[in-house]
Parts: sequence; C-alpha cells; structure tokens
Amino acid sequence: MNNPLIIALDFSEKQQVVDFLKPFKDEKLFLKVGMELFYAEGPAIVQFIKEAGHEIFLDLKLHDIPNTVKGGMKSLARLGVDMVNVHAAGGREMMESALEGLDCGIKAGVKRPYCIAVTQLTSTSENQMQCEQLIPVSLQESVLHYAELTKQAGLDGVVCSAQEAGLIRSHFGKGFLTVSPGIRPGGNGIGDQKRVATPQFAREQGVSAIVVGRPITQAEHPLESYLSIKQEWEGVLL
Ligand SMILES: O=C(O)c1cc(=O)[nH]c(=O)n1[C@@H]1O[C@H](COP(=O)(O)O)[C@@H](O)[C@H]1O
Repeated sequence: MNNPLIIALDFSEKQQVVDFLKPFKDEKLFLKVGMELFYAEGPAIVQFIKEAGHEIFLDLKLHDIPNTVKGGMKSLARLGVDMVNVHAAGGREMMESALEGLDCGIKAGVKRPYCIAVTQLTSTSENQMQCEQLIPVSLQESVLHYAELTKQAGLDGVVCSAQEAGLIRSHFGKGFLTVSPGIRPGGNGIGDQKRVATPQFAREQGVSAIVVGRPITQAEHPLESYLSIKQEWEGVLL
C-alpha cells in the first residue's frame, strides 16, 4: 500500500458524493464508504465509486459471532473493494473467520481486500476505556494487545490513532498496516475525536494510511483542503 490519504465519505446519500467529487475529477482517490452511506445506498454506491476509478475502503466494522462475520465478509468480498475492517474486540476466532469469509467470497483471480481491525476507536480516551470498558491497563497497552491478536489472526493491520502507530510499528514492522483516523491539521476542529494528530505527526510515526473526513468534506473548499493535507502528509515543503 502506497501511504494513501483516505477520504471518509460520511454522507447520507449518493447525490452528496456526486457533488463532492466534482472538483476532484483529475484525482485518483482512495475513498472510505462508511455505514451511513452504505446503509442508505447499498452496494450500488460501491459500484458507482469503482466505475469512477477510485479505490475503496468499505468501513462497516464487523463485530459479531464468528459464523456471522464469516458470512458477512463472504458477501462483502463480492463487491470488489480494496479494504474492509472488523473490531478486534470481537476476538481472534472472529477475525480468523472474517478472513475465511473473504477467501470464500472473493472471485477467482481477484486480490483479497486488505482486512484490518479497529483497536480502540479514536473517539475513546484512556479514561473512558478504563471506566466504561473496565480495561485496567493504559490505552497504549490495550491497543498493542488488540494489535497482537490481530496479527495472530493473520489480518493485514489495524486501525489506531497516530499516537499509537509508532509503538505498533516498532513491535510488528512496517509490513503490518497502521491506518489512522482522527487527523486534524493544525489540531483544529476535534469534534468527537479524542486521540488526534496532524498529518505531519502521522507521517513521522510511520503511519501506513491516514483517514480524513470532516477536515476535507466540511471544508469550504474541499479540493484545496485535500491537497494541503496531502502535501503535509507526504512531507512536501509547502
Ligand atoms: O474505522 C474507521 O475508519 C475509524 C476508526 C476510528 O477509530 N476512528 C474513526 O474516526 N474512524 C472513521 O474515520 C473517519 C474520521 O472522520 P473525521 O473525524 O471526520 O475525520 C470517520 O468516518 C470514522 O468512522
């Protein structure tokens, strides 16, 4: 994977995607379709984005019993997306079943999508994790533990904040993907995120891919915002 900047298309209908993409007509993008858009528009939205030539991270964060996740992934594999995810909290057996489902569903000759696992959501603080999930370790230890389970299950990497990415990379090497949302250029507009980082910090930590939603989709000029975040992420001198 070539260190993409993945844009989170957190929209409620296809027309918003069409309008959003208009200024990007010269860009080949990596786009994230999440539950809001997918639940509203179904597999047709994936087809539409693929036909426009973009890569797709289908972010549905599967978390259920192993048999159900296997079946879910079998169906998702047929959509031909580039990346899917699960919650590592579902456990090692569930994650192994996710991979089995993908392998069963994939069309012959097609590359299996990257399958990654969410460790601790970037909207979770250490205090929330300890008090609400009753996990009595530091947030970094919890993320590292989930990353270890994910690795053992044979998945391609994890979703974590850039704040934990360096630690994960030092344990598992750069072949194990770290995909980091919670990206806030200049640290602004944090919203519901708790563990945030700038694109530059993410790059310095060796993050494999950043996921950026509102700083681009809600910007007054989304293309300009995208290009400026991409420059910072890629380390191009501004
Ligand atoms: O799996 C994800 O993509 C994800 C995991 C996580 O821990 N935190 C997180 O924010 N995300 C997603 O990343 C995107 C971040 O969006 P913004 O906060 O608007 O940049 C959203 O679409 C979230 O669903």
